[in-house]
Amino acid sequence: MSDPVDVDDDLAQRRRAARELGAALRELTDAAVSTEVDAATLTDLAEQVRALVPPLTAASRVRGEPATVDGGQRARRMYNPASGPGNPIAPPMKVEIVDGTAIGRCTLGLAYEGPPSYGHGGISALLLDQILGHAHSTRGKHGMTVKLALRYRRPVPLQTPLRIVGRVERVDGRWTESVATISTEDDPDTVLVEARGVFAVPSAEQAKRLFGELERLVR
Ligand SMILES: CCCCCCCCCCCCCC(=O)SCCNC(=O)CCNC(=O)[C@H](O)C(C)(C)COP(=O)(O)OP(=O)(O)OC[C@H]1O[C@@H](n2cnc3c(N)ncnc32)[C@H](O)[C@@H]1OP(=O)(O)O
Repeated sequence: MSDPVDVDDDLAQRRRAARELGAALRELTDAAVSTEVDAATLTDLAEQVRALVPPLTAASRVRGEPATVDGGQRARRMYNPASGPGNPIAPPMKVEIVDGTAIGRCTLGLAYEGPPSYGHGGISALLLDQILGHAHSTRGKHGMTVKLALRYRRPVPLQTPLRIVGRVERVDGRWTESVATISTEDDPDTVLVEARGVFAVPSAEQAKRLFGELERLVR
């Protein structure tokens, strides 16, 4: 995915690098949860992986500090746990807005396994919460989840391209009520999991209390 043209070269380069590291760590995670190598190899690898931590923490941020790689004007949440390409925890789900509907795509590997060969229910909730958030954001401002109700109709298959779709049903001031579904790309009409969510844009006072200086990033 390309970055906006007005993102400066240094930021674009850092985003590319963060995306690359995220992808490499995802590969590593996938290998780590599917490996069947012996204990000695695992122990040796654990040591090698730990050696990667100090170079990363040589410069790092703490809670309350935005990631510089997220950028200023055209902000991009690079480390979002559902859609951030730089976050190895994220599948990552790629999201686009088509005619006011949020459409997400991703494939879940073995790292997201719940019942054997199917996705963990909490991961479905993560993807649905995220897509509902994007649907809410189509109405102007980012919001926070106030309520999230799920119905798990069928298990979500791993290693299968998924389609996650969310749209706003009702708007009431700073509140929205939206619906979302997960299905497979091959069979988009069969709903595997469905969700209904209420999102709210925090009031100015709430945003200041919750986010302080970071308020501008979430409103
Ligand atoms: C930088 C680039 C970013 C790009 C990313 C974009 C996408 C991001 C995607 C991110 C996705 C991930 C997102 C995340 O992970 S957000 C993380 C998870 N969510 C939270 O942590 C939110 C925690 N909640 C709060 O802090 C407060 O509730 C807030 C501040 C949000 C509102 O606090 P406030 O004090 O204002 O309200 P209330 O809490 O008293 O609750 C009010 C009660 O009233 C009902 N209610 C009232 N009016 C309406 C209405 N019109 N229509 C429908 N319902 C309405 C309401 O349901 C509730 O009902 P009940 O309690 O009686 O049952």
